[in-house]
Amino acid sequence: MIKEVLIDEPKRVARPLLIVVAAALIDADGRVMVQQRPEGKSMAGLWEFAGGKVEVGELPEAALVRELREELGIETEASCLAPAAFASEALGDKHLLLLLYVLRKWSGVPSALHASALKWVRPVELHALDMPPADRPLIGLLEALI
Ligand SMILES: Nc1nc2c([nH]c(=O)n2[C@H]2C[C@H](O)[C@@H](COP(=O)(O)OP(=O)(O)OP(=O)(O)O)O2)c(=O)[nH]1
Repeated sequence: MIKEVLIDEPKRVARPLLIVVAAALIDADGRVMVQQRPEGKSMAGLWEFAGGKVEVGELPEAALVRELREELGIETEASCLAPAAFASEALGDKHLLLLLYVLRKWSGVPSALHASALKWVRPVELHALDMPPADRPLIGLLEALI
């Protein structure tokens, strides 16, 4: 029985892993920032947490600091990124591992440099937004943390 499980195991990881890091920015009122994916991208129009793919050789937290600078124009440090939750979900021909961090401290004012819009919402309001499938299970986890 144990042998069969071990033999079957590689089949379950046939899709390449796509590691994506994202941040739930939280303001002083406990609201969360989400951004809208622009036209021309996959899942255009859906609301997501700012972030993106981890590049080869990059640490996840360094990737997220970089993505937040590129996408929102804000500065933060790896030590301010608190690991919060993750999602594991098929995405096209890949398997998405989405690592969500909570961020409460940054400098600068977030702007939609890549997204079509940004908004700040109460955690409970996330349930009513159109978000990528991987994000849905993260909402309840985030609500419990904020
Ligand atoms: N940043 C971010 N990406 C997410 C979230 N949920 C989710 O499924 N994703 C997916 C969308 C993308 O396929 C991938 C992030 O890739 P990316 O932000 O670096 O690049 P992209 O939008 O140009 O990706 P793509 O069009 O090539 O799919 O993770 C989320 O909350 N935030």
